[in-house]
Amino acid sequence: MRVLVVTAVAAEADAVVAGLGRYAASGVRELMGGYEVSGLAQYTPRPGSVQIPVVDVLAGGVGPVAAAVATATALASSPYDPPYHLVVSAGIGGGFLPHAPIGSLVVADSIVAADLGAGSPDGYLPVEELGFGRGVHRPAPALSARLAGILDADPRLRAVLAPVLTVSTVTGTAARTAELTDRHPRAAAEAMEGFGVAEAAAAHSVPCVEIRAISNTVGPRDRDSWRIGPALDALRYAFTLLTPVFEEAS
Ligand SMILES: O=C(O)c1cccc(C(=O)CC[C@H]2O[C@@H](n3cnc4c(=O)[nH]cnc43)[C@H](O)[C@@H]2O)c1
Repeated sequence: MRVLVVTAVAAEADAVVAGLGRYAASGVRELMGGYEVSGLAQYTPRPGSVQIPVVDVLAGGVGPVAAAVATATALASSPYDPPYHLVVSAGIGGGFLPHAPIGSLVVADSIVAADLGAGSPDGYLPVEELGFGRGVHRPAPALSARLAGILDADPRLRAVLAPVLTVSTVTGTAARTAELTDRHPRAAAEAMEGFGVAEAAAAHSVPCVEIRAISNTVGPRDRDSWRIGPALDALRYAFTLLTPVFEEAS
């Protein structure tokens, strides 16, 4: 199985590679020009597994556009058919309370473009109501549930399966938080890349999932309260647990 993990920044990619690296040597290699490739982890299969999963980890930049461009380029550059069997959008994110406190993990049951639409005197109009394409990707339910179940079963982690919002602007006011939670009451996290990664994956007919480790609470901006280190630790640890899924899907 070939898996492409797309993060925003190198620190997130390094955390993913460190988690995957438990299984085998990892090293840095160039995947393509122009994008920072943090690492390539190649696994030793568990006894009984027939295929060796290969996971490429790509730091594709911040925001949905950078993420979509990086993901689409990686998929188009792959010499294989299909280019990958699974794309994972991964990184830190903001958590909506009470669903996702700092240090917890959120696996997306839907990946929602939360600001792709139009404002109106009657409220926000999502892109579907405008008649232009889609604003939601729904990962394969069984796969997302399995990932969330594995993570939440570990005594060191807390994980939920819930919508993850993709925004171009980090939420920084109580009013914007209330607007988002009114529109998406089940949303547990917001981040800035998932929908872009999912759009690129869909264009190549590759399944996509999103996993976020919560570094901060969505609300009035308070950058000092962000706990990036613990979130990166949770992300790293999560990826030590997920390799059996990649192997089983081989
Ligand atoms: O400063 C650092 O050391 C550092 C290390 C790792 C990551 C970062 C980032 O700033 C990553 C930006 C990335 O994080 C996502 N994110 C995190 N919290 C939120 C949020 O509340 N709302 C939206 N996005 C959030 C987002 O996906 C960014 O791309 C810094």
